[in-house]
Amino acid sequence: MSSAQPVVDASRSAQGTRIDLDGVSRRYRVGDVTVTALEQVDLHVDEAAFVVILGPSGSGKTTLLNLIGALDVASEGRVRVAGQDITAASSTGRARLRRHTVSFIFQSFNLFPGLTALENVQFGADVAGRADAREVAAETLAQVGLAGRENHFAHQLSGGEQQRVAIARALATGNPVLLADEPTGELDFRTGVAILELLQQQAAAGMTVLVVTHNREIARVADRVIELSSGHIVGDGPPAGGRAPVSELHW
Ligand SMILES: Nc1ncnc2c1ncn2[C@@H]1O[C@H](COP(=O)(O)OP(=O)(O)OP(=O)(O)O)[C@@H](O)[C@H]1O
Repeated sequence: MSSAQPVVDASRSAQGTRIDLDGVSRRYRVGDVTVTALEQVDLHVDEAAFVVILGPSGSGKTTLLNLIGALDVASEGRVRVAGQDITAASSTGRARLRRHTVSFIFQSFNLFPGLTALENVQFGADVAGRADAREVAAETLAQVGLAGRENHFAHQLSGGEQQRVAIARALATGNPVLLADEPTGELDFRTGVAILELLQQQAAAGMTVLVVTHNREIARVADRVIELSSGHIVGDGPPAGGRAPVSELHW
């Protein structure tokens, strides 16, 4: 696998990749009950950072990621990504941000089963409107160590390989912000470590990478750890005991 190659399309990152949340709350109304998923959250993330969002189940991690990724809209407060105010944007503006600024990877990979690895990755480049989508897809697959697997379907790949395809699909967009929701949750330890290394390399190459997890061990390799509890930020700083190399992780 090649190491920290810049994959970000420079024309897309001209506005930087800062993330700013000011006084952000998200409430859901379910029947007569209001569920507060996030309450008055202030968060500022610099460019090219590897940030882990840690917290128990129900603490608001996925809600936070969805707000940053313009998949959801705050009930209160302001969310800005790469200089764009998502909260004030129209649905078209939010769709543009999803296409050209952020990309996602998920615990369950979410590959299209009827597409090959190459076609899955090309899909990412196509949605982002890259003219050279097929070439970008082939290059990105090679970058995540999957040259030679272009024509494999998801069911012909291991879990770790499928997650690599999902990462390649995200990277092939050329978008500067990568949002990952429990990306190692379904993987064994060794495979999970390799995926984390790959994500860390993207931050080293200039992306802003946010990884949601409830696995405290993963947080040890981050530049910064944001801890959530019941919708509030209760911790924010470097990992306790300092940043560890991925090779020191155990879980
Ligand atoms: N669409 C929704 N409607 C109602 N309540 C919701 C909705 N989405 C999230 N919630 C509630 O908001 C709170 C935060 O949920 P969220 O999924 O962000 O937590 P999480 O930390 O990601 O949890 P997990 O680790 O289990 O995925 C929970 O109480 C959840 O039930």
